[in-house]
Amino acid sequence: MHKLVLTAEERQDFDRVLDGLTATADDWDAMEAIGRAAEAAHELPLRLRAFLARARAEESAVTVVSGIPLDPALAPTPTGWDLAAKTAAGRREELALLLCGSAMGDAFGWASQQDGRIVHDVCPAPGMEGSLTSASSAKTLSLHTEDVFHPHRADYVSLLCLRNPDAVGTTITRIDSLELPEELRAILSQERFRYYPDDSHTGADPAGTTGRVLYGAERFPYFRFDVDFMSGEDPEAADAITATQEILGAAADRVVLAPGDIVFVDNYQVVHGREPFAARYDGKDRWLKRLNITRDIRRLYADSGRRSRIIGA
Ligand SMILES: O=C(O)CCC(=O)C(=O)O
Ligand SMILES: [Fe+2]
Repeated sequence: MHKLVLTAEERQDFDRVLDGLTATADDWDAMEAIGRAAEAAHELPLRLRAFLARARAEESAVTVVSGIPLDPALAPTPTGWDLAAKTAAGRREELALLLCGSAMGDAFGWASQQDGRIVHDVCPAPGMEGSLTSASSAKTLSLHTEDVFHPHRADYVSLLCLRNPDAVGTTITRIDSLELPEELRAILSQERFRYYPDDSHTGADPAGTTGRVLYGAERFPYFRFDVDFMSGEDPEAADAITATQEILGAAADRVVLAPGDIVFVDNYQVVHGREPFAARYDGKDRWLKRLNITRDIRRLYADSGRRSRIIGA
């Protein structure tokens, strides 16, 4: 894991860049904010910019920046992303994530997820405790590739922590930490798997897509996996999923995000999940902002035939 902790002076500088951005943001327009954030990112502390540039160039699997300044008057944790959207809760923090995210790539969203928003809220919602979405709490979120079903899934899932009072862990397993038996590796490298949209997507094609688990360079493999939203196309492939899930679980590490931490999870090299926790709905619950980042938005424009950052809009 690559980690940078901002100094007090760097935090102040970061805050000033944020002040400049928020001062001009009366009417929120996420697309316009992406552009302004990308421009303002050049005013961020040099050490931070260099750190993110290196993380991107070296394809760092897990990258953490600590000490992002949060608004001392941060709103209470909303009881669902829809409420956060309505009340603009944590807007300043969304800009902080867009600022850092622009150094790693291009922000995008999904028409089928959180109403096409660019920056998502990850907070527990009443009635969703046992769901297989980020709004859950009581249930373990199993290790997964974000949006595993889609060819344009993110290169990085980035999370900015606003609150995490019970030190709930985000679980991660890196592909390069695994010792996969050769036979299993061979099966995972074949197009014998089907991937489905997860429950956070409403209205996406339920038929899903087929593909391999392991792909890319043999010596620097990428992978995609989500035990809850994939199936084997034949019994041997199904067994391979079960075996892989066991290996992934046994190798899992945890990152406990503290307020002001951003983690960039490389969605090609790392699966992530979350430990269960008790939601209290008292305004102090765990709360993250989430941003999907692709390394080149034009791959999406070229394939969709539309110049839109929102997939499926
Ligand atoms: O809450 C977390 O730590 C991760 C949740 C998650 O999987 C996500 O937001 O994509
Ligand atoms: Fe996720």
